[in-house]
Amino acid sequence: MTTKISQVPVNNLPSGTIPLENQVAGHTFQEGTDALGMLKDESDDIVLKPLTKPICGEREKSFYELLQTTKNPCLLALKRLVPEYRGVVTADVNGKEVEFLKLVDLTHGMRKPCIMDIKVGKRTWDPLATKEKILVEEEKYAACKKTIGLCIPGFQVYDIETGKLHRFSKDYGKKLNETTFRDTLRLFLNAKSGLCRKLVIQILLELKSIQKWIRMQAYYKLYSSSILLVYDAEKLETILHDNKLNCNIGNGSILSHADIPSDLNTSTMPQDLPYENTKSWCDENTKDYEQTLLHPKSDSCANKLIVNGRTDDRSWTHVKMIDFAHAFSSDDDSLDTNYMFGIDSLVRIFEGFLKECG
Ligand SMILES: Nc1ncnc2c1ncn2[C@@H]1O[C@H](COP(=O)(O)OP(=O)(O)OP(=O)(O)O)[C@@H](O)[C@H]1O
Ligand SMILES: O=P(O)(O)O[C@@H]1[C@H](O)[C@H](O)[C@@H](OP(=O)(O)O)[C@H](OP(=O)(O)O)[C@H]1O
Repeated sequence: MTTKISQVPVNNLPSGTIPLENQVAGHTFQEGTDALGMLKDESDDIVLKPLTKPICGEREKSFYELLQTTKNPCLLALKRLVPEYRGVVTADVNGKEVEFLKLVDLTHGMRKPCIMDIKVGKRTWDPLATKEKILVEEEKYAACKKTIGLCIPGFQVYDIETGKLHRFSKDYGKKLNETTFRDTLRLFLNAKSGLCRKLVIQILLELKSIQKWIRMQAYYKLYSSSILLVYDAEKLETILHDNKLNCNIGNGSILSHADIPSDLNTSTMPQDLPYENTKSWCDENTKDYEQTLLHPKSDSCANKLIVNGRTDDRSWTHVKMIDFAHAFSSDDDSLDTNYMFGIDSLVRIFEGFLKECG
């Protein structure tokens, strides 16, 4: 079932950089061609994304540049949901001048990074796409995209039982349907013996922030953009191990029923109010999850760990929006219903997981 994502050794890269070993999707180095993939700065917490296609590259660069300088509250809220941008660098690759975006590496400091790229939206082609491109895009990942507005072009996971790294390419993702998509998320979350409630909540909190932002903005339509889920399997192992020791329950990842948030219903969220009007409502809504995470109601296993002050470090999980090569400024005030459909599905799936954790 595991498919290998080839890592092609490349000569003549900018000094101090190597191909990003942990790249799970997107354009990669191809042997015998000029195709470029992501690079890693060996001495820094930075990944370098080549701006290979002129129009897409310029669009993505403008997107990050705007977030650097904006004072607009809605765009500042977006800035918190994307990897930190550190400008651009131009380098010579195999004799060609290439510009790269410098982005903070979301896996930095992780010993066993588990990474999943989830592309959001039923429609993954932008308004400038040719008929041919539309046809190709409509055919790919069709079962998943049509039903839940999501697809998985790649992921990797360290199995916490064996310690082995498993990598899955787009060929795997293209075979998924709604049910197997969910199963794949479980596989990614190392849920063989049950879902880890803390992991599910941390991811859900971040997904809710993205959902909240997309529901209140009319600045962008994001086509073919992804959400990157990242966590450190080594930290997950420690948490599950501590749970066992503290609670002496056979399965460390299964926690008490008592502290599932009472309001898991996102359907009450206002659909199309402007930013100012939705802000406080959204903050309230997110607070429920925050409270549940930080102050569970019951004397559950999670409580004990949190009281001991050992699990409130959230830096072992990251959820960020990435890939803005097809981020189009809205020319009207309409919402990005395409992205909304996908993120709503993802939030719903994780809310289902959270219910299961009880
Ligand atoms: N900030 C980051 N930190 C760590 N890894 C990253 C980061 N940004 C991107 N990646 C890795 O690079 C991959 C590709 O990123 P991205 O989607 O931006 O590239 P792309 O070539 O434009 O993709 P596509 O082919 O979908 O257009 C991601 O799946 C992830 O593995
Ligand atoms: O998931 P797959 O099958 O790898 O499909 C690719 C994916 O849709 C990329 O987003 C797209 O790059 P763009 O976002 O730049 O369009 C790329 O187009 P490309 O082959 O024209 O580079 C596709 O091949």
